[in-house]
Amino acid sequence: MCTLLLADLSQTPSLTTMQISRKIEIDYGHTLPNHFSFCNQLHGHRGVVVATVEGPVIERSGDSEEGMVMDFRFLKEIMVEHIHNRLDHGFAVWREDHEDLEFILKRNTRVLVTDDPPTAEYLAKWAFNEIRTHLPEGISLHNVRWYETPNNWADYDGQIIK
Ligand SMILES: Nc1nc2c(c(=O)[nH]1)N=C([C@H](O)[C@H](O)COP(=O)(O)OP(=O)(O)OP(=O)(O)O)CN2
Repeated sequence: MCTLLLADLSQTPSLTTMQISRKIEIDYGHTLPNHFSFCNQLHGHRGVVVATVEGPVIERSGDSEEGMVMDFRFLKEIMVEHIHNRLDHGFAVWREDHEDLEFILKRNTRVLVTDDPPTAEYLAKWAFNEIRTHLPEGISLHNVRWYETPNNWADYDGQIIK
């Protein structure tokens, strides 16, 4: 009985779904103007962003991506263009933080104006939405992890509570 079941499964064409992750690092400034402590200062972080994508392992014989969910290189290119190149050596500033926004816009050319305070949570969500729309067909974004410091991070998986 057991042998029969195994034999049947071996006839089924296999399509393996897996997750892969890519990490980039990014230097950025921000401030949380309402924070009770030093996070209300203009300050910077060496952020780390990890994107995890999911999809079937490509089986096309001879394809450059054979055996891969997608080439790490292409995932890196999306993250560099849409995250790193938008914020690296720039400043994330909340649109309601009028005093800092006015100063930063005069001072910096690379400014990410945010709809909410630029916490690790907000930036994880921002990065998720940026990366998601640029992935190839058939690949979905599982999660973005945004490390504000080596010890502090936020995860976003696209869930919205209505
Ligand atoms: N939930 C969140 N809490 C805090 C955030 C945030 O984005 N989400 N951000 C901050 C500050 O911006 C600050 O940079 C973090 O400072 P701190 O907690 O002092 O982090 P450290 O790296 O110094 O902590 P270590 O434990 O020494 O690594 C505050 N809170």
